[in-house]
Formats: sequence, C-alpha cells, structure tokens
Amino acid sequence: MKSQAQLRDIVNLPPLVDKQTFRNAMSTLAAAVNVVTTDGPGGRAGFTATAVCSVCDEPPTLLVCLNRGSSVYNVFSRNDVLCVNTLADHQSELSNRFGGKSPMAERFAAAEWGQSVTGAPVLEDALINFDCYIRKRVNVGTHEILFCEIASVRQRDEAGSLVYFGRGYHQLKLPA
Ligand SMILES: NC(=O)c1ccc[n+]([C@@H]2O[C@H](COP(=O)([O-])OP(=O)(O)OC[C@H]3O[C@@H](n4cnc5c(N)ncnc54)[C@H](O)[C@@H]3O)[C@@H](O)[C@H]2O)c1
Ligand SMILES: Cc1cc2c(cc1C)N(C[C@H](O)[C@H](O)[C@H](O)COP(=O)(O)O)c1[nH]c(=O)[nH]c(=O)c1N2
Repeated sequence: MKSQAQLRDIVNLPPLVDKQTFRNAMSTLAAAVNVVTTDGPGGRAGFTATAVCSVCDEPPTLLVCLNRGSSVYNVFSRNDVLCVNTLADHQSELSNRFGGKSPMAERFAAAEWGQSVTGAPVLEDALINFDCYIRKRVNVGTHEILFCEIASVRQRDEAGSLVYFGRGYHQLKLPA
C-alpha cells in the first residue's frame, strides 16, 4: 500500500494548504537575502534568493531553490557553477534590482564584481561569497533545488546582515 507521501508523487492531488496561507506563513520565516550569480556556456545571470540554506559540512554544501518559471532558469540550467553572494545590511536596493524584472545588464551594472575559482561573478562588497559547483539538481513542484559544493568562501566581518521578514528588509548587526 503506497503512503500518502508516495501517492502524491503519482497523482496530481489538490494541495493540502492553499497558496496564500503558505505565503503568509513563509513571509514570517526570516531569511538572509542573497544574489545568486552564474556564468558559463549558458551566459551570465543573477537573481535574488532567500530560499538558500546550509545542507552539510562533509563536504561543505548548500542548496538554492530556483523557480523554473523565472527568466534566469535557462541560464542556470546550462551552467554548472554559481556564487551565493549573501547581502550586507546596506544592499537592499541591489536585492530589488536582482529580484524583479530588470534587464540582466542593469542588474550587474549596479555593483562591482570580481573573479572566482569557479568563474561565477563574485559581488565585491557582499557579506559572504560562497563560490560553488552545482553537483545535483532535484525538481520539486515549480522549483529546482540546486545542491552546490562550496569551492571557496570569502567573508567580511565588519558588515551587518540584510534580513527579509514580513515582506520587508531589516538590518542585523553583530553584537559590539
Ligand atoms: N522561494 C521563492 O521562489 C521565493 C522566495 C521569496 C520571494 N519570492 C518572490 O518574491 C515575491 C515577493 O515575496 P514577498 O515575501 O514580498 O511576498 P509574497 O506574499 O509573494 O511571498 C511571501 C513568502 O512566501 C514564499 N514564496 C512566495 N512565492 C513563492 C514561490 N513561488 N515559491 C516558494 N516560496 C514562495 C517566500 O518565502 C516569500 O517570502 C514573491 O511573490 C515571489 O515571486 C520567491
Ligand atoms: C526578497 C526576494 C526573495 C526571493 C525572490 C525575490 C525577492 C525580491 N525571488 C524572485 C527572483 O529573484 C526573481 O523572480 C528573479 O529575479 C527572476 O527574474 P524574473 O522575475 O524572471 O524577471 C526568488 N526566486 C527564486 O527562484 N528563489 C528564491 O529564493 C527567491 N527569493
């Protein structure tokens, strides 16, 4: 007898929770704000992402959830590297630039970018840069989950963090 979870993979059952309930709840799951960038055979692209988290430290691995309907999906699907640039507390404008309908050139023109081990664009004044190789891709619903092995890390200790909570940006400072 297949479990309810297994059954859901086979038939297109109605969702157990409606989308708005889900979004309202998720809007209060505070998260760091990241600009995720890539470059390679598919070209250069970047998007704002809060659905980013640590997976494990053996080997150091993180995941990024990417909506397959977004304009950047095709580029990310053809490259095998990305950089998670975790934004510092003063970079909410850059988050909006990468998080909406701006043309890609305008997104990258708004900041300074350096070179990385993998070739993915590294945001010079980000709080953290996680330069990664994409190792595994899993489709779940409308999104693709990218499991990424971290090739190099650059961390700035003096900046605060940009946090997204309640559909707005907030600044977190390290204790003095
Ligand atoms: N994981 C994602 O794809 C994701 C996460 C955050 C924001 N967004 C995008 O930013 C827009 C603005 O978000 P907002 O927080 O200001 O208000 P909102 O009410 O649209 O979304 C509230 C929260 O629901 C979640 N969410 C929204 N759309 C989602 C999606 N398609 N897939 C997975 N989770 C989703 C996110 O955690 C988001 O912060 C959203 O409509 C969405 O397009 C997408
Ligand atoms: C604060 C915030 C947080 C997120 C987003 C937006 C914003 C404003 N977006 C949406 C994503 O950035 C946007 O759709 C891309 O820029 C793709 O551009 P188009 O919308 O296709 O032009 C987003 N998209 C996604 O696939 N995964 C994510 O985790 C997030 N998180």
